[in-house]
Amino acid sequence: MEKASSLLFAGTHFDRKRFGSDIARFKPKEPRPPPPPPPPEDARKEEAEPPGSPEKKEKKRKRKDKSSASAEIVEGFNVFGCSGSVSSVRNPRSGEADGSNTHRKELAREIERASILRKKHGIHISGYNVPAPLESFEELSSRYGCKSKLLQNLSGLGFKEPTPIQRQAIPVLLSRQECFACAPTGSGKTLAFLSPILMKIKPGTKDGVKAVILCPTRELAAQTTRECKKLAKGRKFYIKLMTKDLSRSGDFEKMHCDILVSTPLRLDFALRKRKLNLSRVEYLVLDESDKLFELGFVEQIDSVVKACSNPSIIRSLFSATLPDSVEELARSIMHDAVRVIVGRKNSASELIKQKLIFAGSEKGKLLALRQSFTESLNPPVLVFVQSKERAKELYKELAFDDIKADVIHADLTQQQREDAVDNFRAGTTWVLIATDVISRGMDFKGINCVINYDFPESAAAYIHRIGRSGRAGRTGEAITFYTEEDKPFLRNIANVMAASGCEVPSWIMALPKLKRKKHRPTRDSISTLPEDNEE
Ligand SMILES: Nc1ncnc2c1ncn2[C@@H]1O[C@H](COP(=O)(O)OP(=O)(O)OP(=O)(O)O)[C@@H](O)[C@H]1O
Repeated sequence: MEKASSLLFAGTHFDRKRFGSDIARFKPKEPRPPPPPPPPEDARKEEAEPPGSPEKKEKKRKRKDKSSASAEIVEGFNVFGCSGSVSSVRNPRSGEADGSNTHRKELAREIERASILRKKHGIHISGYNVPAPLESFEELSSRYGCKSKLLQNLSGLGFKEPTPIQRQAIPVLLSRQECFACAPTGSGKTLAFLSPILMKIKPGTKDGVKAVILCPTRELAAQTTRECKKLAKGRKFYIKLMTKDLSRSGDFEKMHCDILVSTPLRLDFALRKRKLNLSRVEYLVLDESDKLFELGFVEQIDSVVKACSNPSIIRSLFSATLPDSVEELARSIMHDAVRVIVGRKNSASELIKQKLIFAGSEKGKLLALRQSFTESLNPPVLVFVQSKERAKELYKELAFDDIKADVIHADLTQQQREDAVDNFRAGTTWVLIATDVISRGMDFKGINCVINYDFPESAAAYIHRIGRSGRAGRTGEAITFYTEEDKPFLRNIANVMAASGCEVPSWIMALPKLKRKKHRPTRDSISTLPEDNEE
């Protein structure tokens, strides 16, 4: 991770002369200057919300009110490297002459309202000047002057009220603050980063890309582009997906593009070979950020971060899993970012009923899968295996059965991958066998069950895989097979299960903690043929 950190850090280069004043803002140990005079609802400082009793918080708040009587000093802490003393941070309005009691009382009431709303929706924040969460989508218009088209589109999509991550992350990004957001799978993070972009950037100005969204897979990039187009319906945004053809032969100087959605590999390629100019980008989103910060991606991410050289760019990181190492790394590229966590960090959606099944051996797993399909096949079902070879093997086995199964993995052509996803979405395919290529971000409506045929390689992989079900308020089921070989790694998964309220046998919780987090064993091939026939 150290290598990654230095690379990413090295990726931010500015024209020092031209942007001297901006560079001064980015110097370590100095807080970012307060945002421009905020509208009333933005003009408050929020305190971090560690778990604690309401009484304690009430006392703390009262103490705070008392101590802030003259200067409206507000507590808070900044997870991203701002070393300014909390007590020296003042509300922008503190210098105002009135200092009236009414004004202070109103401010205190606003803070309390925001706090209650956050508590109700399990929102935890840290950072300075964190705006109040949204009570409704209508506030996008009353507080932020949102165009009616977006509201119409939200309503057309059937979205009646914001999800918790949308309530908090949208106002943060609209206040031009960087944001690090972690919320459960299927909780609407996509809309949380798309709406501020659609509200803040001007459509169709023809002077370059204004927003870049990076996703770890092509499927997710395509899905995000589709979602973005749905939300932008009726407005003249140029929204582009970076396809292979576009990255290889696009004429970016002539192309109109406001919002660009891409995988890191394709965007990096276009930057190097096609002279794509990203210097006017105002919003950079790293979706599934922990995946993007893994070493395989880091050089490409670095190149994108470097190319997005606009000093007032707003970067945001979104994911359902947020390892400490990624938080640390993020600190090196973000400025006074607000951290928004919904629920418990790194936990699975509570809407998913999770089960562990001991299958003994590889053959046992195939029998168990067939048995579960015979007893009750409730499509659509997503089955995860650990490699493309195993995906092909399992597909061959199930092809003999009377099940409408299909397979998706990295060896297929782009068209085959798209067809597999489309057929599954349309219900033509009942069972989709997949590698982790679709474990992140993919939003298939109403998946009833996720089966981890092969034990996931980490707790994060588990959370994302099972998160393909139990989305947008619906319930789902997740079954994880394990063999003798997987037993030592059970506890990692069991911890996630227990944290989301599932029952876990006590012997699993008593297993020793393992230092090694990744588990990807060599497994016997998937076949029901008797062993002596296998040659
Ligand atoms: N406010 C809302 N009300 C109802 N449904 C919503 C709302 N916002 C988003 N959704 C729906 O919720 C589903 C999940 O949203 P999304 O794909 O953004 O989840 P996510 O948090 O990004 O999940 P993941 O971590 O798996 O990427 C989508 O089908 C989306 O249309």
